[in-house]
Amino acid sequence: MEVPRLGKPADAASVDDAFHVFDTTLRDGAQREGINLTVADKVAIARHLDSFGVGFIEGGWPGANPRDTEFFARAQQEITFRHAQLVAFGATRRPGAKAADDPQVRALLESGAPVVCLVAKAHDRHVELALRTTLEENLEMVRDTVSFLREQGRRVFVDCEHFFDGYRANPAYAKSVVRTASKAGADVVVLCDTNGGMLPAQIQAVVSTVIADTGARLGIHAQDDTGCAVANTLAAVDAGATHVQCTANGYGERVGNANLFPVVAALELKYGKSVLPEGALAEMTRISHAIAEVVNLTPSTHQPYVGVSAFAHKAGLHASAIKVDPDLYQHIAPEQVGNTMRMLVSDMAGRASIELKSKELGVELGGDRALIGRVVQRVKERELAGYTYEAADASFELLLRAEAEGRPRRYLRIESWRAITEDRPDGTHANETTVKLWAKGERIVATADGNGPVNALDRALRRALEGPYPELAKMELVDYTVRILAGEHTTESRTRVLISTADSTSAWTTVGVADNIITASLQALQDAYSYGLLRAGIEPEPEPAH
Ligand SMILES: CC(=O)SCCNC(=O)CCNC(=O)[C@H](O)C(C)(C)COP(=O)(O)OP(=O)(O)OC[C@H]1O[C@@H](n2cnc3c(N)ncnc32)[C@H](O)[C@@H]1OP(=O)(O)O
Ligand SMILES: CC(=O)C(=O)O
Repeated sequence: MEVPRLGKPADAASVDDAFHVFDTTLRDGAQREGINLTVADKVAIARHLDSFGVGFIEGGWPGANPRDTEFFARAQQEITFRHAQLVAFGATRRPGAKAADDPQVRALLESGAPVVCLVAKAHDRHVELALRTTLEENLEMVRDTVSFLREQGRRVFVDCEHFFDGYRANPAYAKSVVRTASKAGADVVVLCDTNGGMLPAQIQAVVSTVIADTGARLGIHAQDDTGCAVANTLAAVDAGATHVQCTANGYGERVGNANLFPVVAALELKYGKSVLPEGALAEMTRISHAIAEVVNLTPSTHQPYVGVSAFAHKAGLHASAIKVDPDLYQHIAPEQVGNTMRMLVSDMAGRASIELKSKELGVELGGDRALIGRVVQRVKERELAGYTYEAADASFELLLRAEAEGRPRRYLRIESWRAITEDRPDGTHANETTVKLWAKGERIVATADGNGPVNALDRALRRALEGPYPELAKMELVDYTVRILAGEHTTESRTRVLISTADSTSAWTTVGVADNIITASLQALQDAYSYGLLRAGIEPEPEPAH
């Protein structure tokens, strides 16, 4: 019999087998609407998960589709696993056949995975309606498939589908599936909340009883349909489960699965269980974002532990306590999970928020209470007028420096501008903008066209400034958003523009607010250029030259 080699070598440093972190991003995660992984994506995600240190990576269902079959073939050639064992997922054999003759069971063996996770029916109604067989034959399918795979040298886990609903309907039968799987040689029998309808107390009660009644080693697989998948997973652990099935960022069928990151963070930091290799937890934020990048979904900003907002503080009262000790408003130190604390400045800020934000930005305020008070006041006035500084750090820094230095950092002064938008009879459009401005003591007039009025404005400004400030050529506008701030009548509403600009090393966001979109854009663009020049170390003029 060929020894499967898809996984860490037997002598590799291993996290204790007594507790399993089992990741199913590549199988259940891929069942999420909107995720469509290539084989190369799967290989990239498997590498991230292995480097994070999960014990098991469920790679897919070999034989169900060519992509999953190819993934197992390529994983053998391309990945040297340091921590994880690769797991092939599949179903118990078909009713009335032999496991040894079932093509999909053979595909599991041919995948080369050393571990197989079999899905089995545990709900009597599903056996009769979906599988269209008898309760006894379903037990025989479990027994035969597990025994056959064990004989072939595979480690076997069994996912009992719809276990909790099945237990409610017919507890004796649900438990008989667990006993059959365990007796046939399954290392872990995983109780699945497939419809995701359970709550933590129910999970805890059922897992405790099933452990007491069957003596089997149990795992948990929780879907998130009640928003309780992480809590349900931890409730199962509280009841004695020693194997947790999760997915990166909670991706999964329908609304998703138990999110791997809060589950392992809770196990490590709250339960004191060592479930990851030394140092891995501090990589968690990076790994979460890297996987989001591969699946092409924007990372959720509000994800526990790893979201960019997970340690972002907005309320002034929070900031005043954090100034004394960050622990007062944080449940852990963000660095433990590779994240960072951030201060948000808005009309909810107080003096402490401004002081902490200034430190973060490297602007020295010297504890000047009057100055700090002026900044707080200015922020509140401007936010009332529609500005938003929590989303526009660069505009806030310019405001802060203007107050601290007693004059704005000004690199240019606009004298006037004019924008022309023309809709032609043939259906084509033209946008042309002219700006008249002063920079480095010189009056400059420039005109440009663009695919919209704001694009034409940006190009005219750049054309005007390319002589005095050649550094601007390295900066590009990367994002532009507009929001209409509700007024009494729609046409009288104010417009808020946020512009993100980037150079080769970083990106920054600026804000403008005005009655019309072009004026608001001009403000945001002026801040964007000024901030970029400030970062490039360019000194503003002592006094504008007119
Ligand atoms: C709860 C979960 O998320 S489990 C994971 C589910 N994942 C997937 O379904 C994704 C991959 N699936 C597939 O590619 C396909 O469904 C395949 C290849 C597995 C099967 O395709 P088909 O042979 O065309 O069957 P189809 O999808 O219509 O139905 C599934 C069959 O599996 C049977 N089945 C369902 N669960 C089990 C089980 N635990 N053990 C054995 N057979 C099962 C069903 O009764 C049905 O049998 P039938 O073909 O005799 O009606
Ligand atoms: C196995 C699985 O994905 C489930 O029961 O939800």
